[in-house]
Amino acid sequence: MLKLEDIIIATGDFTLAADLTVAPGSSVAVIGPSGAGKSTLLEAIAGFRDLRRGHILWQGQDLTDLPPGKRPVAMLFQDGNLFPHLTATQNVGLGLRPNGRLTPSEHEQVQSALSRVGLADKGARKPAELSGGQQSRVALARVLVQQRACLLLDEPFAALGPALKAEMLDLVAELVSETGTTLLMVSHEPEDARRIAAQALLVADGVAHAPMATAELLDNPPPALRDYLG
Ligand SMILES: Nc1ncnc2c1ncn2[C@@H]1O[C@H](COP(=O)(O)OP(=O)(O)OP(=O)(O)O)[C@@H](O)[C@H]1O
Repeated sequence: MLKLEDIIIATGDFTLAADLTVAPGSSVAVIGPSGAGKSTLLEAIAGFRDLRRGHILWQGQDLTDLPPGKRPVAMLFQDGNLFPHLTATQNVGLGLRPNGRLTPSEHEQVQSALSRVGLADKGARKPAELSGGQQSRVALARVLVQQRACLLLDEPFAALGPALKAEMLDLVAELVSETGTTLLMVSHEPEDARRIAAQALLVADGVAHAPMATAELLDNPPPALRDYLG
């Protein structure tokens, strides 16, 4: 279970409070108005933002003071962050070793992650030699190879067309259900939330609320969400 225990995240004059739990193995869409703090919430869970108050726990272990690399959490950012001068294989390898020097068994793990995202034969290509969808797959393979219990997606597929985005979301759903990974995914499109996440949590007015059934939240949105959904 991921537990945000009475936390307050503060950056500049922006603060976000949360007191909620996410069940292990569940998929939760993070929705809410622009600037409400969805990315901030994910960044705090991943360890890129300090808390002013409270604790973040995973299966009872307090993560609050652990650096990002020591948390059971992998995060995929909006732009994927691939290195242009490295091949797909090397980019994925960085998920395992920041210095890129892999053992033979780590090489196998990288190859298997590339296969799992459908890029078994594209490992030698650099990002510029791959399509947008294929680049997203490389970025996904890089977080997969880390085998973390919790995966955070901050709209990584926003730049893809609707069909490709749907394909990537289905792939993510398949992978997290295969591995029992807990997923939190920022989503600007209600349809994406419905597609991949049975639960959704609303971030609005300085609060990240407890997850609830996605359909229930979207079908009867509270005022802050109603204004945003239009
Ligand atoms: N480094 C920073 N310093 C000060 N304020 C910041 C910083 N980064 C973000 N903010 C503010 O924090 C608030 C939350 O930003 P955040 O990016 O988490 O929102 P969001 O819900 O993910 O938005 P969007 O849907 O537009 O991506 C915003 O009001 C933003 O202006």
